[in-house]
Amino acid sequence: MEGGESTVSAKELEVAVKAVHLACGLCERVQRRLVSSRGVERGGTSPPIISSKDDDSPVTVADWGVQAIVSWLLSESFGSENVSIVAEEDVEALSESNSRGLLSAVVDAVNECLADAPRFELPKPDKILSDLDVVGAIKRCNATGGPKGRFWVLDPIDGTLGFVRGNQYAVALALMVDGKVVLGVLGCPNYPVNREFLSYHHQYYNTAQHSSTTANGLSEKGCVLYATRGSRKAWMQPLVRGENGFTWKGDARVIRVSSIDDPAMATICEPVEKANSDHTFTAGVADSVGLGNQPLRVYSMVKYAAIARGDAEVFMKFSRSGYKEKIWDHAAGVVIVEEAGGVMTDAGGRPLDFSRGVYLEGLDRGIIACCCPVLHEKIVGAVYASWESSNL
Ligand SMILES: Nc1ncnc2c1ncn2[C@@H]1O[C@H](COP(=O)(O)O)[C@@H](OP(=O)(O)O)[C@H]1O
Ligand SMILES: [Mg+2]
Repeated sequence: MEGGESTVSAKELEVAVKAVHLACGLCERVQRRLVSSRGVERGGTSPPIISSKDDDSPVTVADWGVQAIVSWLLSESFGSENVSIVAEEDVEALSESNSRGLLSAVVDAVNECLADAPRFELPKPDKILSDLDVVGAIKRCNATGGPKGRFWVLDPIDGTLGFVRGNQYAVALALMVDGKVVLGVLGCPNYPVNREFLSYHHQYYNTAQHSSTTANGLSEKGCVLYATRGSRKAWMQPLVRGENGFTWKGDARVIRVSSIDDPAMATICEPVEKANSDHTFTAGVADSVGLGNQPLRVYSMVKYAAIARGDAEVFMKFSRSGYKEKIWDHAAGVVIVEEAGGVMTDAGGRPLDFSRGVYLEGLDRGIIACCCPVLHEKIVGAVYASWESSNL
């Protein structure tokens, strides 16, 4: 496969990219059911798809399903004793006595998805996985990160809110070695392959609905991006939809950040949810450096895909004070953005530190990613200048 380099083995790269492709298939099936069965479910006829976590954020059959298949595939491919995974979901809610329906929906989704594994030259279970197998695979993702060793970092569905709204979301898998992210893979099943399909000035879900398939079978939406540390290249593969779900073509093309360094021509992208990033503050920063365009608001790490691919020039995220960013929300994105030629730091201009457990400890105020050092320096300077007068 294209894009490998020494810290990451060719097999690690291949399994990671293919596992994310396969996972995108699971997500797409669940999202379709979710969107089409809305309303019917209240009558109690469909299996449950969504639950909620302690913080009231949603978690779905697809979050657990993706975590289970990625964990199972990595263990099968490399041996479970060699695989450590830090991942977002735990099994508590799934193991409650009133969650039988949810668990069986997860197990069904996992088995249906793994049946497609041979199409990607990935291992397939000899027999249908049981509830215990699936719960075991999810539970095995219990690593806690840190400065030493080799471990995977997985956000099975980043942007679950976008996912349940039929909108953008990402499957994000990264590999870390001794505290550094060395491989990032981002699956973006609803992200248009061609930038002509992007509509900057409209609500983003408009693009999620544009999903026709062309005569050569290439869908206009859906891609997997990946990069290995030090390769100075990032790659994109379109998701190819066949009759029975995604098929593997392996075609990848190099992607590159935008060459725009004039703020007047630049577009910022940021979270859709005001609760996740202060839109007023970012608008003030954008204004003070003379950024001319409307912001592109997108759920999930698809924003990093947008920067890496040159669809937007600046990413900013400023969470409310007290919120601690988690490594799985940024690990895959950072290596893809940087290898595509971008710059990514905290608001003080320092590299993000992935080596201190599950949180990005020591993060200075917020996260900034830019296509070039010129814009990055201007944004960091503008944040510095406007911080004191902000309420953050
Ligand atoms: N109060 C908060 N402030 C900042 N980020 C938050 C947040 N609550 C949740 N998030 C994170 O923001 C992610 C979604 O990003 P975005 O807002 O860019 O779409 C969530 O990922 P999950 O959907 O995987 O939980 C979650 O990790
Ligand atoms: Mg997330």
